Order: sequence, then C-alpha cells, then structure tokens
Amino acid sequence: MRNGLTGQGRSGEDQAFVRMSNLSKVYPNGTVALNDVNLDISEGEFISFVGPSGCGKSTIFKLITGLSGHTSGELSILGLTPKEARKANNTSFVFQDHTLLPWSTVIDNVMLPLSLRGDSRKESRKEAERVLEMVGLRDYTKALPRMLSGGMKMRVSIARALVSKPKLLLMDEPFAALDEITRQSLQDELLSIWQQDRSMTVLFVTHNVFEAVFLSSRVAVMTPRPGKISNIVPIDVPYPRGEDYRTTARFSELVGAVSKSLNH
Ligand SMILES: Nc1ncnc2c1ncn2[C@@H]1O[C@H](COP(=O)(O)OP(=O)(O)OP(=O)(O)O)[C@@H](O)[C@H]1O
Repeated sequence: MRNGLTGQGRSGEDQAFVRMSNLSKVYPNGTVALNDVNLDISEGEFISFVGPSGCGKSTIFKLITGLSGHTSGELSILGLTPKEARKANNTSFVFQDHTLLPWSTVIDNVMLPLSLRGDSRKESRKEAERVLEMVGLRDYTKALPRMLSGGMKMRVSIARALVSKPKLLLMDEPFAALDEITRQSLQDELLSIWQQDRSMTVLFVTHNVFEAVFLSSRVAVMTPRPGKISNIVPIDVPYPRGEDYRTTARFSELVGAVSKSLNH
C-alpha cells in the first residue's frame, strides 16, 4: 500500500479502493473547503478522519457520494467516478441523525434500501432479520422508532446501512449524540461486525480521538480550513480488537500521537 499522503508515483495500475489526488473543493460562495487532498484507501481498510470543525471532513463524504462535485483534482472509487459508483449502488451511509421513518416499524426501516431496489419482500425480510440480529435488535422488529432509546435507533440505522451488504460504508459522526457508555458499546459492536468480514471498507468521521484510535487501521488528521491531510497515523494494533485494547499502554500512546498531530 502506498503511504497515501503524497499521491506521487501513480502508475495507474495499483488500484486503490478510494483514490483522492490533489482533490480540491471550492463552494460557489468562494469557501475553499478542501485544498489538495491526497489519499489512497485500500479495500477493507477502516480509516477515520479527525480534524477541527469546518476542516472539510463532511465535504469529503459529499464528494465521494457524488452529492457535490469536486472543483479540481481526481476522485475515484474502484476506478469509477463518484456518479458511476453511486449507480453501482454499493455504498451505504450512517449519520449522527438516525433518519428513521417514524411511522415505520424497525424491520420496515431496515428493509427500506432493499424494497427501494425492488428485492422481494420475503428476501428483504430475511436479510433485515439477519442484520438486526447482528446489532442485537432481533426482538424489536415490530417496534416503532419512538419506542427506542438513542443507542437503539443508531443500531437500527447501522442495520439499515448493512442490509444491502455495501462495499463502502461512510459514517459521519454516527455516535456523537450518544452518552459515553452507549458510545463505547456501539464502537465495540461496530468493530465486531466489521471484523467478521473485513471486505467492507469503512470511512469514519469523528471528533473523538479515542474513538478513532479504537476503531481504525489508520487515522487521517486534517488541518483547519482549507482542509488538507496533514498526517496519517497508522494504528498498528492487529484486529480483532476487543474492549481491553482501550486500557493498554499502546492505546494511550496512539491517542497521544493523534492528539499531538491535531495540535500542530
Ligand atoms: N454548501 C456549502 N456552501 C458553502 N460553504 C460550505 C457548504 N458546505 C460546507 N461549507 C463550508 O465548508 C467548510 C467545510 O465544511 P464541512 O462540513 O465539510 O466541515 P467538517 O469538517 O465536516 O465540519 P464539522 O466537523 O463541524 O462537521 C466549512 O467552512 C463550511 O462552512
């Protein structure tokens, strides 16, 4: 894997899963949100983006999903443009706001992506039950969102993102609104789900350095606006990682290294 920072030495043959080369974004009002971002992400990586508010973390996601176009540079997802990748339909999202349909049951919410693409109800239901089991909500299929706690709603949201078996999962501060205990248990669950089948590539935005170091194989540290990647910290602790990892000396060292990078 290339170090992913410089973007130099591109041969075109070593295909990254996500490739950003000199990627820049200027919004129509003149705000320079990203300036020359260079990063290669390999298939099956779990990479977090940390940085000060407004440094362009969410903008990277908007560009990857094709919701917004980049101004210059290159962005490809397995060799496809963001718009082509969107049509290929193998990307899912989880946001801080769970965005569940309030009038639909848990199972209907989770089945939604499959129903929208025309899968049979029977097959969709089976898949939805499978992912609800993974997030520990198999017994809540008939509940309405308002009956659930914040953590449970987030679990439903994660289940809905996983139901279509995405190759790429984009998570934008998914646990930011949760209390610390719920947040840590969701981090444990997310990691345990991802560790079962490491083929899914996860891009995760967070303000929380502990969360980034716990989950990720690399942490991309961004500068204040206009956003650039100032450092990539490899998290050289093998998976599977369990909750004990949080109490190790290596975990503290890595949190220190990322925090130091953020303050430079
Ligand atoms: N549609 C838009 N038009 C103009 N400026 C925008 C637009 N969207 C975002 N910005 C600006 O671009 C910069 C980067 O925004 P972005 O939301 O990507 O940052 P962020 O790092 O995700 O922030 P936060 O951590 O606060 O969520 C900010 O200064 C923001 O105000």
